[in-house]
Amino acid sequence: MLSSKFIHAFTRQIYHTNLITSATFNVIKKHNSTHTKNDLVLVDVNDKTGFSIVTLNRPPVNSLNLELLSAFSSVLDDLHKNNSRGMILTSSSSTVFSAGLDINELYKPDMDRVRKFWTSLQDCWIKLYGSSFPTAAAINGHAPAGGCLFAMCCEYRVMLPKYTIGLNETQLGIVAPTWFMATMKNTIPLRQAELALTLGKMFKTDDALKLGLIDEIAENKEDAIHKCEIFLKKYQKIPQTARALTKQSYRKNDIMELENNREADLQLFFLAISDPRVQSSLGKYVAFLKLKSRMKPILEAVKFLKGIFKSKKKKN
Ligand SMILES: CCCCC/C=C\CCC/C=C/CC(=O)SCCNC(=O)CCNC(=O)[C@H](O)C(C)(C)COP(=O)(O)OP(=O)(O)OC[C@H]1O[C@@H](n2cnc3c(N)ncnc32)[C@H](O)[C@@H]1OP(=O)(O)O
Repeated sequence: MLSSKFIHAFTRQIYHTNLITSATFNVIKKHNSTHTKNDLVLVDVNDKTGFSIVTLNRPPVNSLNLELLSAFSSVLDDLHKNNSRGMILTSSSSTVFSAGLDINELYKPDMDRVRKFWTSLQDCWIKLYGSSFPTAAAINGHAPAGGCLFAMCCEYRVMLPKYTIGLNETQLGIVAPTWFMATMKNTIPLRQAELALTLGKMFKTDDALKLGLIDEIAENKEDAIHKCEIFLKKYQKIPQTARALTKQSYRKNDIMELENNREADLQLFFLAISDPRVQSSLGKYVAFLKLKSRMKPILEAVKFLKGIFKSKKKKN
């Protein structure tokens, strides 16, 4: 049963957005696209559909640091205030949707900054998962961990072939927070979620579709955005308040759980990242990522040479 407090709060929130004058919305419409500080998040509003394409833009891999999360959080506020008709979340990278949390925020952290960082991540999750406007993700690249989380917060996911998606935290020797788990439980069947979480499994696009972790596969980014638009358009015939309240009621327990325990969640996070074993795992992971990145030209050269040998063998 929904508590009357909850209904009242959300109804007020939704009525509030509906009653907002079109003045602020026009500002966005007029300019058609808005960029946040440092252009870490780009927003383009389609004049015809009213849908906003929100692009994560922190090269090379859209790892979520404090600045990117703060920018995303204020974009979500703007969309809410402007009574957005729908949001499509995507990435400016051609191969990565988001690499998840920036490991540098977690490894040997500055405690003041990491408090802001985690609080900002909580803000983004609450605002995205509980948004009154409909959301879809055009996953145009890999989406590990926090990248998968943001995609799962959306109501619909379209992904490009041959990439990977999943909550891989256990592979890094860390535990996904309960609200990460709750988001996965809301997306795929319970038993599959338990297996995926404990194994820290990353799914290839085809397998993600079979599992229901994504809803469709697209040929390219434009196609993915088009498919997201088709999904969002389905809501145009549904009364806005009924749709928003239904979504928020569905997700209410997960959201309230974090809303009511934000400080405890922060303390748990502090405890986890202060654990020397967690720091050691993170240190090794940072070193592995750096090594992998440096080895790339060598691996590509080996691949290239292998290709030449293969074609020579075929000719002979
Ligand atoms: C119950 C108690 C509560 C517990 C709380 C405890 C802990 C809290 C945290 C829990 C939650 C964590 C969620 C996360 O999101 S953790 C992050 C997990 N992310 C990953 O594992 C992804 C790692 N990255 C990759 O797999 C690949 O980079 C890729 C995304 C597949 C892209 O591959 P590719 O295109 O080949 O790019 P490179 O690998 O060469 O990377 C380029 C560049 O970017 C750096 N980098 C990559 N990922 C990250 C990252 N997540 N953070 C920071 N930096 C990253 C990489 O090091 C390269 O940099 P250099 O070129 O400078 O070496």
